[in-house]
Formats: sequence, C-alpha cells, structure tokens
Amino acid sequence: MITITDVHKTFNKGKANQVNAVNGITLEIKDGEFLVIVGSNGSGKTTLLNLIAGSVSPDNGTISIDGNDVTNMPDYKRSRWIARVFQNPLSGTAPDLSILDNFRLASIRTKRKGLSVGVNDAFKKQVQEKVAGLGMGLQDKIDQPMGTLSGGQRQALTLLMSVMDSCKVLLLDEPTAALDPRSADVVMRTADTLIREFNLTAVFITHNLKDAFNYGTRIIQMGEGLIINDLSGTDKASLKQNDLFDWFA
Ligand SMILES: Nc1ncnc2c1ncn2[C@@H]1O[C@H](COP(=O)(O)OP(=O)(O)OP(=O)(O)O)[C@@H](O)[C@H]1O
Repeated sequence: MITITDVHKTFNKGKANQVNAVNGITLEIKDGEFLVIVGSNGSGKTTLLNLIAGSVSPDNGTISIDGNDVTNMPDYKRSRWIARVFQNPLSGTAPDLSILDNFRLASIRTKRKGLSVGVNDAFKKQVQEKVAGLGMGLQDKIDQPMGTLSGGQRQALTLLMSVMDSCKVLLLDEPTAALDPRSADVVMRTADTLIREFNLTAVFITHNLKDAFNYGTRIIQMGEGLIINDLSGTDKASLKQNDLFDWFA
C-alpha cells in the first residue's frame, strides 16, 4: 500500500515563477490497485509520480510504501519497491546492447522474479520464454541490439524487464505517448497483463481518455495540484467514456 498524507510541493518558492505543483494531496493506493491519473497539462500528475518515486521530495507531508516511511528516502533506495517506465522508449534500456544483455544488466541490478541471474544457456532460454510471452516474435531476435527495435517493441521489453524484478509498484508516465496507435495498444495490453500476473500496484498517467476508460481499477483526475475526481470499483466500471470527456469540458 502507498500512503500519501497531506503532501505539498512548490517549485521556485518565493520567486516570481513560483508554482504550487502539488497542493496538499492525501491518497491511499491499495495493494494490487491499478490507478489511472488524468488531468490537464500542468495539473501536477508527473510531480505526484516523482514524489512517489523519490526523484522529487515533498515540502510537507509524508509518503509511505508498505508501512515504511520513504518521505526522505532517495529514489535509488526506493527502487527495491518501484519500477518506472517513461514516455520515451529510449529511456530504460541500453541501445547498443542486445536484448539478452539488457536482461542480464537488469538481472544484475536486482534479484529477478522468475529468472536466475546468469550468463549461460539456461538464462538465455528463460529470457526467450518470457519474451515469447509478449507475442511479438522477439524471442528470435534476442541477440539483436536493442537500438534496432521499434519504439513499441522497446517499450514492451522495458515493461517486461521492469516487472520481473522484486518491485511491487509500477509507475507508468505516459508510456505510449510516443507510439503509433497499434504499438500503443500492444504496450498497454502488455502492461495490463503484467500488472495482473505479478499482482502489482500500478500508477498510470495518461492523456489518452480511451486508455483511461479501458484500463485500471481506479481513476483520479488532478487539477491545480489537487485530486478533483476519484472513482474506483463499480463507480469506475460504470463510468462512460463520455463522462470522462465531460471532466475536461
Ligand atoms: N522541476 C521543476 N521546476 C519548476 N517547475 C516545475 C518543475 N516540475 C514541474 N514544474 C511545474 O509544476 C507544474 C506541474 O507540473 P507537472 O509536470 O507535474 O504537471 P503534469 O500534470 O504532469 O503536466 P503534463 O500533462 O503537461 O505533463 C507545472 O506548472 C510545471 O511547470
């Protein structure tokens, strides 16, 4: 469970360009919840994600993960719980290394779920099996440099690498924004499957209202650094796509 209590974040405090990006947010994200965040530009979505990840520290308030107070814990220490996928498919993988070597690198970084660290044929076979599960035919290309793959293929592999470690929380910051509709669809379906398979707690920022409607167990809308709508369970399930458009009217 992620517990955020009365968190504030102001940038450029006391200067002419002061911005109150997060304005006193209290939010509990339950284990296994798939939270979608929508909101207009500058409403504080990425700042909230950065506060959870630890790449930004709050001015006030507290943040805890699984009962551990992480408010002042740097991001690299939180990475034992948290994996993150960014908008840019080039983030998160090494372009000159093969798919297999990228998995090796990731497996050294953390202890993998379902994969033993290795340089042998058994490791290669395990990676091929996992990659085959994506249904993109990439299992035959695992010796190919990552940089030769399409953005969608890289994002799907980045997702797979992120969730195979010991993380419990997956942060997705517009992971499909740079992809064509078909690749975006594959990446979102992959994310959804992996979140269920590994029972992850996921936070997904998107401007795509179709994805916000189709995915997740809970949806919040942010406005001016606050949560202005919050629907979960049957309320989220009975939400119509047009209702979501109305949130932005
Ligand atoms: N490091 C920073 N320094 C100064 N201002 C910042 C910083 N990060 C964010 N901001 C400002 O805080 C406000 C919230 O930004 P944030 O990126 O969280 O919004 P967002 O909802 O994710 O927007 P978008 O949908 O455009 O990505 C914006 O006005 C932004 O300019």
